[in-house]
Amino acid sequence: MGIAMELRNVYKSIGKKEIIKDLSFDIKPGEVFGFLGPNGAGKTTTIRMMVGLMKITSGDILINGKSIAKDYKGAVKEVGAIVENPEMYPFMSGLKNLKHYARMMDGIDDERIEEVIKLVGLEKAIKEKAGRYSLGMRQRLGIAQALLHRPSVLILDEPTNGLDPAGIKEIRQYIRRLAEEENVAVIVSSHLLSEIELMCDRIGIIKNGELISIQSVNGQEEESAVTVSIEVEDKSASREILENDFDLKVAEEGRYLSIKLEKELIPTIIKKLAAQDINIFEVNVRRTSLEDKFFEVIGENTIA
Ligand SMILES: Nc1ncnc2c1ncn2[C@@H]1O[C@H](COP(=O)(O)OP(=O)(O)OP(=O)(O)O)[C@@H](O)[C@H]1O
Repeated sequence: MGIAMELRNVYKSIGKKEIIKDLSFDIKPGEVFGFLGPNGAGKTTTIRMMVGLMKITSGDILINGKSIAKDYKGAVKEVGAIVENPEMYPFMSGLKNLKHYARMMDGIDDERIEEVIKLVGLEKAIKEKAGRYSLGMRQRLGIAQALLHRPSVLILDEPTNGLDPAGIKEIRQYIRRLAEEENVAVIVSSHLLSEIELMCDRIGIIKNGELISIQSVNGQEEESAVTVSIEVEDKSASREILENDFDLKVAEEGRYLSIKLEKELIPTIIKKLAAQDINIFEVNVRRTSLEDKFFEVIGENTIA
């Protein structure tokens, strides 16, 4: 199936400040990948390096196998992006805007223009002046423009910014559709989990320039971390075993001991407690949801 984009140990320093630290991950064709982090986490800086607008301090980014460091032109051709607000002439129709843009590139025929218009659902409005478009329609026209040259990777920096809930829903549907139909890898950045979780297959969480975690959105989590609450007769003896023998962090929540651990470890700790003659009354397992994970790594107060 291949890899659409690969980040290999990417670092970025500006002056003495290290803004991006050792970022490595892959994105597959047809996948929608969310890049999530609070303001100032380093999303825009990373995206600017992905599209070739900013030099990588060390490491490399490969786009459809082409290295930004070694084959800058080849690699950048594989990317379509809306990094700032899409450039649009308001006095020209959506269609004229696309045609104008297509003329500046090689090999884009009218058929392709029709195709991208359909992909973003602008058939009805395409002959209207772009200046009369809603923000959501402008975003979609921008996406159509970014897709014209059939990139392997489409990068959208905060595509839901400023959109109302209806606009967000619409963009979400089109992004999912075009990832599937064009088999393009889509990267969407956001500082709000709620705005992107429904459109992404996986989400990478970034904080202070570091990738903290990558999570699958639908079910299969990359990490099998769960939270287990156990009610035992002797809390302090149990706690000692869990902390000393298994090196686990244990929190007390009322009658329960709450432990975050890999799922595979559950039978082992239960057996161990039972072998030490500790009476166990209740065991509850809770998956660490994406939201829990996000709050845990980012901190609730910093995401707005
Ligand atoms: N030219 C620069 N010189 C010095 N520091 C910079 C420069 N550009 C960005 N930074 C710093 O790098 C960090 C990451 O910024 P960046 O814009 O990539 O974050 P972000 O996650 O995209 O946030 P936002 O959503 O607010 O754009 C911030 O702390 C910012 O202050």
